Amino acid sequence: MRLGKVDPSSFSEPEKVLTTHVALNWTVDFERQVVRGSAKYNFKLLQKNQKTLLLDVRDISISEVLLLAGGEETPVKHTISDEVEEVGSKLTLELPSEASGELIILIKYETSSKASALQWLTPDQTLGKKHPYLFSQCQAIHARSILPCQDTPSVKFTYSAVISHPENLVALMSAIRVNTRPGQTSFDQTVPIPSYLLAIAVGDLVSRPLGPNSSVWAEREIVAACASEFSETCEMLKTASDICGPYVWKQYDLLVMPPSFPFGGMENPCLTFVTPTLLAGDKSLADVVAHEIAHSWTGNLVTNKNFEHFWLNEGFTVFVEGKIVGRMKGNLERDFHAIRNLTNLQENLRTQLSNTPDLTKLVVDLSDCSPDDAFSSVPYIKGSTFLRYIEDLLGGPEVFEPFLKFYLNKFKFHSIETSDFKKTLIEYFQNSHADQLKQIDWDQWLNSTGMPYIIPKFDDSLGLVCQRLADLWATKYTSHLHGLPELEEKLSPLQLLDFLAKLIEHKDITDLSAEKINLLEKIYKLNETRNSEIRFCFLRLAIRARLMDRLTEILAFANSNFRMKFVRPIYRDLAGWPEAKHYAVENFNRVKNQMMRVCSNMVEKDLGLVN
Ligand SMILES: CC/C=C\C/C=C\C[C@@H](O)/C=C/C=C/C=C\[C@@H](O)CCCC(=O)O
Ligand SMILES: [Zn+2]
Repeated sequence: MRLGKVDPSSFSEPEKVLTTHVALNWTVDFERQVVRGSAKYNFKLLQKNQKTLLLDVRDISISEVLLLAGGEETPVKHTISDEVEEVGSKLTLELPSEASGELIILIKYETSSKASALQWLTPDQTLGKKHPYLFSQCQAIHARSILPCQDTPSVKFTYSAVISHPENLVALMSAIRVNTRPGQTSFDQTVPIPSYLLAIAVGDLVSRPLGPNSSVWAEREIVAACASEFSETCEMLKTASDICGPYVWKQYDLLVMPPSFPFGGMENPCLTFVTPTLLAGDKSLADVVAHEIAHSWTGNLVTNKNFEHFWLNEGFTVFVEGKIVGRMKGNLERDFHAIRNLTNLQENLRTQLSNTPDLTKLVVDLSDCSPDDAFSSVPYIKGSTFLRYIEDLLGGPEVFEPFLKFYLNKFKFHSIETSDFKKTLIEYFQNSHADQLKQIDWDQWLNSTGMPYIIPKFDDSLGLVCQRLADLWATKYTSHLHGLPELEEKLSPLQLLDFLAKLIEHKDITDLSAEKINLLEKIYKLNETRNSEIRFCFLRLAIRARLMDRLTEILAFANSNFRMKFVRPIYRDLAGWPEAKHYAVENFNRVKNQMMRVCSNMVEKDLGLVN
């Protein structure tokens, strides 16, 4: 069912009304695990004689709605519809007959302790063990569980917030901190944002400077390691500005999250959230920070109108991320990055997406599907591959990068759909590159299923050794591998990772025995690695080899963090291993309450416990 004309996942009607500003006044109540307070909205009515104003809500208790005008407060009648599963409810506000133009409305409310956007950690679940911790994750449609709102990326608003919290804790938001006193922190976000970029974290947090407008925040126990791991942040920011244009968000801070944060990173403006699984000790996973920095333009300034066009956020971001990598580490690394992504896409198509081919299209239909269910690497990797194809076709970076800047500048502060990008590209290049434009088969790229229908020519110099090793390890018996000189070849952490990912995807694996897994571990010192991606791939190979005596290790990894990129494939793999499934389910049931709701919901599906 499409809930709205503009956005299938939102009841609000952006064609009739726009939120322009929200002023939040929240108290963070750790005891009851709720946020309570109020939100004061500035709305712009786009039509005359509007009788109702619709907002999205999920698990929210409203105590009062007031219309504020001319110093008067008038109660507003309101109703909340029955809940649509995984989406929430429609909040209908009945407007007075004279309502027109600008409207100020105050809603007093409280969240539920099971608000899907929030995770409440007890002191025990933190590194410091002394204080509780709260964090949010609103993308895609969870903002509606922390405030009634037009929870659609087609609407952008500025916000301010006054947050009351325990005196000994620090509050951070996706905004600039303008005032702090013990127990109360105020914020301003003066650049309009979509609701999914609203974010909050409250905990015993400290920071270390990374540069003039950048700091990293974390719990005290890991902050030094975080400052060292992410020391390239300012260079990345400068490189991204060279590619994309001026950085408008003033501050770029990182918050290193507790291990239950479900994603690698989340591009909350002024304050990117990142998983601690990036702390490899050698900066080898810092490309996630380049990705989040790129979102400062692609996604946060130019935003998908609804999540059917999510590739405009993520495909462009991976494309710019690749350019940052290219500028900082060279074009061989840029191409290697793109090739590794394609291996990951192949894996994703073979596993998670094998029964839902429609979700492998670049532009998806979310009429009957929640964005969380549709989420995959397709918009990221097929999207960035499409842009690389276009760049190569039109003559390379010198030709395409000026267009990229033009596009970002044209649509900054706006929300767009794929046709806006297409039209702008065609208009920009039609006089100079008409013949090349004609070669783009838009229908194939946007609507065909599976792998990208054209793979650009990448320089595979860095990936060749990984392929050679994957072929060797896949096809040779363990006894024939011992002592082979090829196995002594020095690999970078990303090459080691690519080799393991290619081995997982290898078509002709013979003899994946315990001996082979042990040899792999010994030669590449996999038991010593702090690189979570490498560990993840190695443990998936152990599952593939059906090594029952490695199960404790595998489940320990699945319990060490709840980043969905890792835990979902592990549980999916375990669900396909009859002897291990029972242990996987038992383990999941034991730890699921420590997961964010989006993660436990998805793993439940991966284990086949629900549809
Ligand atoms: C076609 C897909 C349609 C809609 C999906 C939109 C949002 C889905 C929702 O589940 C939220 C996603 C948030 C992602 C945040 C960060 C990612 O870049 C992380 C990528 C995975 C990782 O590195 O852990
Ligand atoms: Zn992203």
